Amino acid sequence: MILEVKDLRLAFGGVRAVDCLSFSVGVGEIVSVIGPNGAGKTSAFNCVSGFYQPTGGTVRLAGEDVTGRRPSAIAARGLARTFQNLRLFGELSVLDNVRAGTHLWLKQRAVDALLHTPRYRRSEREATDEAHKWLDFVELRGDRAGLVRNLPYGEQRRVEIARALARRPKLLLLDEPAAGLNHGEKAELLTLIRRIRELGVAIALIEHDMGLVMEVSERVVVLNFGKEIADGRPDDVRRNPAVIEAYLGRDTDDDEVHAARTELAGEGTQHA
Ligand SMILES: Nc1ncnc2c1ncn2[C@@H]1O[C@H](COP(=O)(O)OP(=O)(O)OP(=O)(O)O)[C@@H](O)[C@H]1O
Repeated sequence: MILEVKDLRLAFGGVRAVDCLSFSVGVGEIVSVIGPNGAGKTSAFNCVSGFYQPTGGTVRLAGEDVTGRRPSAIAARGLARTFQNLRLFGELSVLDNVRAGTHLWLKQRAVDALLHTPRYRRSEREATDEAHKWLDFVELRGDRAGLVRNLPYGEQRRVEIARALARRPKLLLLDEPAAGLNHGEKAELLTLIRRIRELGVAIALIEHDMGLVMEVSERVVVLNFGKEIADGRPDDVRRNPAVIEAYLGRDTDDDEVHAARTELAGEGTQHA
């Protein structure tokens, strides 16, 4: 297992955002974490990646207990993530955003940087080559020298994935990577996620687009009110009455949840 989450708990005052959650992600596996709005998905990811201190439970990454460690320490042990709302450096170029990902493993000494030694220039070239490699990998179409904030939204999402890959992770957490993408871009994302897995990188995915989730995942973990209500193969999960009820039982205006309901309820009753 690359990720083992056991009895994870996170409370905000009286709200149990994550309530005794246990799940795992195997080496090279694609696991989706789904659930209605407010189910605790992002809170769980934030605990796993060190952005929140869990109230209880353990997180093990590649066999090592990383519970409550700082995000940088967890990243150094092989975890990279993207965010629901993009967190790129808007005032930096596309290329520099991805180069930033390489600094996790690139060994640079301050004295070399200060004196611009040949060793420093070599490592800078290495960072640039690596950044281009990952921008090629995600098939970025836009201008790499221009400011990242000038790229269309879908392209910015690719840059964020390229930056995460430049960290050379063992596990990649993707938080709603399809949000805001059009139909064609979603299809490309699906292919990209599979190609990332082919590199041997395990993927944990939070996603509301049920079509994408069911297509790409080997396993789906379902949360509702912070608790796990299902963990299984996509076909089993979509037919699970507790899962359908979790989506149907909510009153919401959210279009994505309506779409998820249609997908789950329609397919679920068809196969039941
Ligand atoms: N910083 C916070 N302070 C207080 N409560 C929070 C905070 N973050 C999340 N919560 C609460 O914790 C619960 C879980 O929220 P979370 O954002 O993890 O859910 P989610 O499943 O990721 O939802 P969505 O699909 O809408 O992104 C919700 O009740 C939410 O209101």
